[in-house]
Amino acid sequence: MSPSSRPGLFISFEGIDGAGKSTHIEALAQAFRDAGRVVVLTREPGGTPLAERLRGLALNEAMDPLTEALVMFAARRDHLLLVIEPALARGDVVLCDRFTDATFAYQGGGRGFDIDVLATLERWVQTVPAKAPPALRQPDLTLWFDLAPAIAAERLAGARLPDKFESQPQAFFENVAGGYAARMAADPGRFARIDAALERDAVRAAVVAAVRAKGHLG
Ligand SMILES: Nc1ncnc2c1ncn2[C@@H]1O[C@H](COP(=O)(O)OP(=O)(O)O)[C@@H](O)[C@H]1O
Ligand SMILES: Cc1cn([C@H]2C[C@H](O)[C@@H](COP(=O)(O)OP(=O)(O)O)O2)c(=O)[nH]c1=O
Repeated sequence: MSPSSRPGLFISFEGIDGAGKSTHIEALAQAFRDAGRVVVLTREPGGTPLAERLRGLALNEAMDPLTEALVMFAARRDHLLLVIEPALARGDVVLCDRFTDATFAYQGGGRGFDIDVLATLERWVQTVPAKAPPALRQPDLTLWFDLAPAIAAERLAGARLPDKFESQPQAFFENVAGGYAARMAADPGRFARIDAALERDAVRAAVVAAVRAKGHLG
């Protein structure tokens, strides 16, 4: 099968800040390239000029939880229509640093915002005409980098200047982690939990093993 006739593949990377997503996304991209796949590396909020501008607002401006959720989903809609759907239609592999599980974890778990409202927004934003019949777009696989907030905080200390979310107290991230656990419990077949407390090489191996276990990467 030629690369272009393969179906697209959508993998999201999730976890609290400092869990190691950015460290490992490029290694997985290279593994797919080595397997002959075209890879689109992208992130949320962001991934398009408009969504990157919305990211700047979301990460730096104070706003109420509904406004924050709407900004995240507005960025997501633009990103989905302009980048993710076209890439999947071409048969590319899309590796996305965060997607909707982050909204359920941060705005739902962290901020305590209404999960039912988030589920309604999810349905509006991710029902895409490219699917026939139009259906909800979700990642084919979500890699959840699970790490205790205290370890994530240690790793982040001194690594970079904290943004609005990264400067939240540890209790916030306990709630975010609870949000991720709830999402995984609701759709276990889509998720692979990665023990992000392991050292780097072991995490990299666990990521590749999880992708292989789902039937990707040969
Ligand atoms: N397995 C690991 N063990 C120790 N430190 C790690 C590990 N993975 C990543 N790091 C370091 O932890 C910090 C946060 O990692 P990063 O990939 O930026 O997390 P995220 O993208 O999930 O916020 C970085 O300084 C990174 O070098
Ligand atoms: C996608 C998304 C991210 N976020 C937050 C989580 C992160 O703290 C922040 C940006 O994510 P991230 O790109 O992981 O930050 P960094 O580049 O600093 O590693 O946005 C939400 O609160 N809701 C969302 O829906």
